[in-house]
Amino acid sequence: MSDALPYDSHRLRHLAGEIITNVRELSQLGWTPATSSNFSERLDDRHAAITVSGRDKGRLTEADIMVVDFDGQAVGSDHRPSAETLLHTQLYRRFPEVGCILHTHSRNQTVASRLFSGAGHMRLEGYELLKAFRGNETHETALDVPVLPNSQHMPTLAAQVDALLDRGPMWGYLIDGHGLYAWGRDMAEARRHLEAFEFLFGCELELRRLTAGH
Ligand SMILES: CSC[C@@H](O)[C@@H](O)C(=O)COP(=O)(O)O
Ligand SMILES: [Zn+2]
Repeated sequence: MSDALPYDSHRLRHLAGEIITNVRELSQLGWTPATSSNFSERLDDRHAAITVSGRDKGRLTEADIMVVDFDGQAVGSDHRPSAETLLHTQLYRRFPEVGCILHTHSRNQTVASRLFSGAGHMRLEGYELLKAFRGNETHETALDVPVLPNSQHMPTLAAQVDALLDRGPMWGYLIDGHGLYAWGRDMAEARRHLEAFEFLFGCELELRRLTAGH
């Protein structure tokens, strides 16, 4: 390991491998179309491993993962980190227990974000799968997934997310016409949350189709 690196490069290798494997699977599900989506894992208390901007997320290699500090600055790389890096670093900076952040653009996530942007949230209620979210012990609970207006100005989006986070613990939010951010303590938990959101969005959209006009 080089002395010049301010982080553990063995850990970086391990996390890069985990990101590559998991993102390939997510991509095969069709959740990362047209180079969209971005992914990261916490390296330590000042750095994260994150996807390089604009790469095909279905074909990631180690060269597509880079390091940023929690100001979003590249460390030891000339590549440009994800355009949405700030939405990752704000969570790592604020919550030491957050270890992994997954952002995807699936059809269900995108359609749901459009449908519920007016209300500002999407209510998930009565589903056994709500127990997939850390802290939820029963299906007898309701989860309001926030839907934020989209913006290309990351500080604007990040400020809106910060205001939501002030209200209490949450595991994800939608951005209108854009996609989903989900996170957890590690890859396994972030992925469980992401898959639960996706499944529940699909159920809600299907119910709307089945009951339309009734
Ligand atoms: C290819 S359009 C999607 C992008 O604008 C963005 O929303 C996204 O998810 C991927 O951006 P990236 O800079 O590759 O991390
Ligand atoms: Zn995006």
